[in-house]
Amino acid sequence: SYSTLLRTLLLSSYISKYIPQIGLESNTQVPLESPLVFMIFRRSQWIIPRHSIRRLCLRSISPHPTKRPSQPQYVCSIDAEPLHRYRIGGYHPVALGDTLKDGRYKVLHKIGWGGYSTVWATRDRKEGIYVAVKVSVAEDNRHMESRITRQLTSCDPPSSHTVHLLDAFKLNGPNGSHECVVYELLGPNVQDTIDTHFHGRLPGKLAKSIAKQSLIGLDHIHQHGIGHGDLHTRNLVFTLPDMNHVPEDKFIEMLGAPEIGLIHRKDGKGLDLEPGIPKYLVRSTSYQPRSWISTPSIKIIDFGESFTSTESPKTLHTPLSVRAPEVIFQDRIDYRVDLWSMGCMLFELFTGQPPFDSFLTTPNILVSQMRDMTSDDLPGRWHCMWNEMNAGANKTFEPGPNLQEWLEEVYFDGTLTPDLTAEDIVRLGQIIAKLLRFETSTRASARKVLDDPWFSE
Ligand SMILES: Nc1ncnc2c1ncn2[C@@H]1O[C@H](COP(=O)(O)OP(=O)(O)OP(=O)(O)O)[C@@H](O)[C@H]1O
Repeated sequence: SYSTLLRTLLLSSYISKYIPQIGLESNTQVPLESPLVFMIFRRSQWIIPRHSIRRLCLRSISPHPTKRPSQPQYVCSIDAEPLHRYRIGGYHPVALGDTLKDGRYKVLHKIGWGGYSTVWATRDRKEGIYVAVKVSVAEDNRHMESRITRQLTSCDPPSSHTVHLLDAFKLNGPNGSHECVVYELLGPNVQDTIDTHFHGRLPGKLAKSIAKQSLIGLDHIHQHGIGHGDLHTRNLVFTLPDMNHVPEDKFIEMLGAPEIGLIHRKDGKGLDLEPGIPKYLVRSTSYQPRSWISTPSIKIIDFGESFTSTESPKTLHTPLSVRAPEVIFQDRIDYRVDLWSMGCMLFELFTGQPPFDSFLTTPNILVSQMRDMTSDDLPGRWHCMWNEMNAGANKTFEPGPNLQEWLEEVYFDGTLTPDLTAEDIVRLGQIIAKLLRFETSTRASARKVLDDPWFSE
């Protein structure tokens, strides 16, 4: 599992390296949940390649799919969606050149995948345009996305910063019945762009522009009584210039020739695959060249966890690093979970890393970080659960930095050259502090944050 892999990585590379430095014997046994481990990791400034950790942490894997009895194990050399999720209730096996919805959408390239879907660049042969088709896992609860994006797309005027829905249909396959949503074709997500093109963090001006646009998009979503529920930097996507006039072969060339890896059985029976397993995986396009960055425009995508004010969910699968505390404390959830996530996302857009650790963390460590960072009191109704979380935990844990200290440390003390001033970082800290509040009623709205003069400077 991811956690075993990450624990092993941590054990081998960090503990041995740091234990002597803090004056302990090199064979000291340290429990993985210990604040010491947390401190070592936090101070280590992400020595493990950050993007690989973040990729693992930012994808919520649905717990639902059913395993076929005695399903053989498969391997593939391409880094893409997890193969074991090609099973009943999981992903649909899509191949390049397939046509969907009675021949209307022709699959040309892969543009992404998530815990709940694979996403494909296709040609809409009826309209003569390129579109993105998101093929969801075959679960019954995937219908909210098209409902909510239809509502957002049909409002007048539609938002320039939320993805536009074009069509929706069902696809029946060997793994079940899949909701498919057809969207305007967008470009790379912000997270992948930081990893691929910016070596760690965005230039300040670009970060500010993306922050402002995502706040406008979020305000629009909230004005329509909708909570997004899964706001993070992989769900902010750059728009692309219009490519509809470009012929198919040229279009594929622009996305980069698809790289595929054949799938093999681990038991030595070669390519004898079960139904429901694709013949190959396709690596997602890495979008060369980077023309979209000169006039950056972004949109919010992925409404798979979204909800309306009348249908509050019991829980959310937002990545831990941006998950609102009321979700952790199983309190009432409403659209204001997005304001917390927005606070975390603003921190990450400017510094390149989220304010809270999402990996090798436990709920009590995460909540401790939230308390240090927000300098806010936990609401009384959470105290009982907080005490339960802490039962048996090591109480000698030193308090961590507050939000402003951590923001400045991450921004100025790393290896990257700062291009924002100390004054900018103070103003940014003040804005984030208005969002990272435990009581939802005290969080600033997206509109209020946007009104801060710093966004117009
Ligand atoms: N309209 C689009 N145009 C271009 N790329 C897209 C589009 N929609 C999604 N993508 C890409 O596909 C990836 C996965 O999409 P999405 O986040 O909607 O899937 P998911 O299965 O709901 O993911 P998660 O695990 O985050 O819930 C995105 O990070 C993005 O890079």
